[in-house]
Amino acid sequence: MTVVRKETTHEVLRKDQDFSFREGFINQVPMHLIFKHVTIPEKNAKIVRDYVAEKLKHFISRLQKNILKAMDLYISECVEPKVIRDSRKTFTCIIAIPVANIIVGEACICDCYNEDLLETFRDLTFSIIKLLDALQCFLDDLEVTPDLDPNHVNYDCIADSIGALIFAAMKTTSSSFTHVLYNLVKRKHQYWQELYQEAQKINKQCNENELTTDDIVRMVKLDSFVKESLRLSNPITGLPHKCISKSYFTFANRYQVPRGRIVSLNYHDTNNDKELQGQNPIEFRAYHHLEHNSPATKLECNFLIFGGRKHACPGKALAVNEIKVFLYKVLLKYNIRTDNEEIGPKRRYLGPAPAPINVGLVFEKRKEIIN
Ligand code: HEM
Repeated sequence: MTVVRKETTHEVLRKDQDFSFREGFINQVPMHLIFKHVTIPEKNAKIVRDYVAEKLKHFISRLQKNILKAMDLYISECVEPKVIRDSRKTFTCIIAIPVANIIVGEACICDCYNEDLLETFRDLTFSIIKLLDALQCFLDDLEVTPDLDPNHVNYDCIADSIGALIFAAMKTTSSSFTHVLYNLVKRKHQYWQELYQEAQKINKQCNENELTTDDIVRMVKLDSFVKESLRLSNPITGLPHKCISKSYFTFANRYQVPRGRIVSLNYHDTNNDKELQGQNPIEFRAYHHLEHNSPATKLECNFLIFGGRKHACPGKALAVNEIKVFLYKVLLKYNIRTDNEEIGPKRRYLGPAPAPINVGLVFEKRKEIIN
């Protein structure tokens, strides 16, 4: 494996005729053996781009309702303090509900919040005719439904595509949310009150009604806090790309890699670089991105969590909105502290991957309203 840094990182992201993330990823996780239809990655990227990202405005109401339902289900009112020991698992369950709602549609999941998501997908083929949402895109695809004949649907392809979408959307969003929340709890004294006040102000402005996408855009401090947390949540190296050049690829700095070589990006280097990040690059600067007018969905050469260029994550807007809405609701509703243990000041790693934080969190219903 080759690890690249700085400008070379962007050569890898830019040269999509020579480097493929899809090929690099299946080297680590053999997705092609699980989801066998070869056109799935293209189809899914297009569906998320055209259907989810383009139409996010229409999903915002559903997103909020489902986040609230999921919070009620897994966190509840917390009139008495509630300790959540396995927060990663809890937040994954919460995130699964709005994600599944958007991907497979209201009709499919409304009555089965307690069921495992995979069961939802197993049941999917039986209720397919009723569904609208992203699923409709498959049904309208002649490769999946030749002649648009409802009796002649390639259910395997649909199930595989949805499985692959869940794979792309779930772990990434839930671990990002968990990371952001732990960051907030760790820096509670510095930021909680300020972010709460911003949330409260927006809540008042929309008369405690549902948020619109514009309201979410106005959560500028929260947005910057989320972006800074995501910036520092990267593994040390990642985003493996396979070299797919004819025989080898020569970088601008004259280094060469042969066809088939896995090339990973050095996130650590990008995050620690003063030229790219400004002074004190490893410090957590919550409002740094706000000062630079750079929202969390904006791709930049110093912010690689969503990849870059043409193949950057098509679900980034959904993910950022979901994380922001969930945090906004949490800020308005609860106080959170750690349960006995502190969250260590230093990030720990398992190999190149960040080690999960396993500190229990105590949720309490927020009593005081501060104007
Ligand atoms: C915080 C959450 C997320 C993170 C950190 C994330 C990150 C990424 C990254 C790094 C890539 C590869 C980009 C590249 O090749 O340069 C990617 C691809 C992708 N993501 Fe996300 N993602 C997130 C959420 C989502 C969500 C919510 C969805 C779906 C609704 C989604 C759907 C996809 C798809 C379909 C691809 C494949 C694109 C392709 O093959 O061209 N992601 N994501």
